[in-house]
Amino acid sequence: MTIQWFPGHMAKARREVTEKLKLVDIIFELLDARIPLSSRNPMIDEITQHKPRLVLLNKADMADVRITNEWIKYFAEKGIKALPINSHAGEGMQSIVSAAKEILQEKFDRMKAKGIVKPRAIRAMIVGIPNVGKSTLINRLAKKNIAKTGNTPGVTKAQQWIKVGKELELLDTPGILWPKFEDQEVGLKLAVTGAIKDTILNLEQLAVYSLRMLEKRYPKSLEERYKLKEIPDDLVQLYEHIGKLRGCLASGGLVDYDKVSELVVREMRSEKFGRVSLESPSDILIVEE
Ligand SMILES: Nc1nc2c(ncn2[C@@H]2O[C@H](COP(=O)(O)OP(=O)(O)OP(=O)(O)O)[C@@H](O)[C@H]2O)c(=O)[nH]1
Repeated sequence: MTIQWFPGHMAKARREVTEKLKLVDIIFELLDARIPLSSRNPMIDEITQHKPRLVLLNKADMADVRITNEWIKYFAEKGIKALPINSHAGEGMQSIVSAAKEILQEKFDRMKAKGIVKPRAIRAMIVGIPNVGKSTLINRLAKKNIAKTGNTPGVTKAQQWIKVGKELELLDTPGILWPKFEDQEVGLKLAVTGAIKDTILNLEQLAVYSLRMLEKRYPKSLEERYKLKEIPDDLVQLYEHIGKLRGCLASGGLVDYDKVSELVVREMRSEKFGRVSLESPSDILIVEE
């Protein structure tokens, strides 16, 4: 889905999320495990205010396990529980329910003690930027348990709740929020991971960024994939090498640089370099220092 995030659309998205927040006990903030900061909405704290939150690092199957663990620690230090999940394969689904229960335990105990409500299922909603995997996760959790609950006070449209076992109910429509795209590097990361498909950034820019990223973070993968003894400093040399190796040639046998760019971006998006994380908490520390 392509969304043009003009100020009017942002305000509408914010309003919709704020409205739905009233219906739930907890927010599941879905992030891309490869870029947990870049795939975050810049105003998420402000928008969700004091609602309890569980961070779900989706697409963890494509991310570097070691760095994902660093992110879990990073969030824990900020008092936020984060879980790695793979919505595509349905991994980590049960831990979502137990983590939500744990986060809300105190609140539910207090409510019970006061006799305010009968014990009921936890109500949650998923929030995230486009393409982070919201629908995939909802479908995974839903199985066949979509239940219509009729009108809910305060909302004009009837909300559908999806029952996830006995203990969790999930709003069937996620909250879609915008990414932090005014920062160019964030835009590159979103495009390289495929979060932004039709991008204004050109392919060559994406390919160069991917190659530099791999050189910095995963040099072995880059060397192995393109049979390099060492990674040349000169980008032209690197392009020539990849082009010749992989037959990205134009008429006359010259290397076609556009084809090389296309190849690199395609391979980056389809995990040909293995599990790759494009940012880690230590990057932030460096910036802060
Ligand atoms: N490898 C992998 N792919 C995933 C995972 N979750 C989702 N995907 C893929 O990511 C792409 C986007 O998933 P969607 O569920 O459509 O994302 P969305 O957030 O609902 O997107 P919008 O409707 O644009 O807001 C799809 O191709 C999914 O198959 C995951 O955990 N691992």
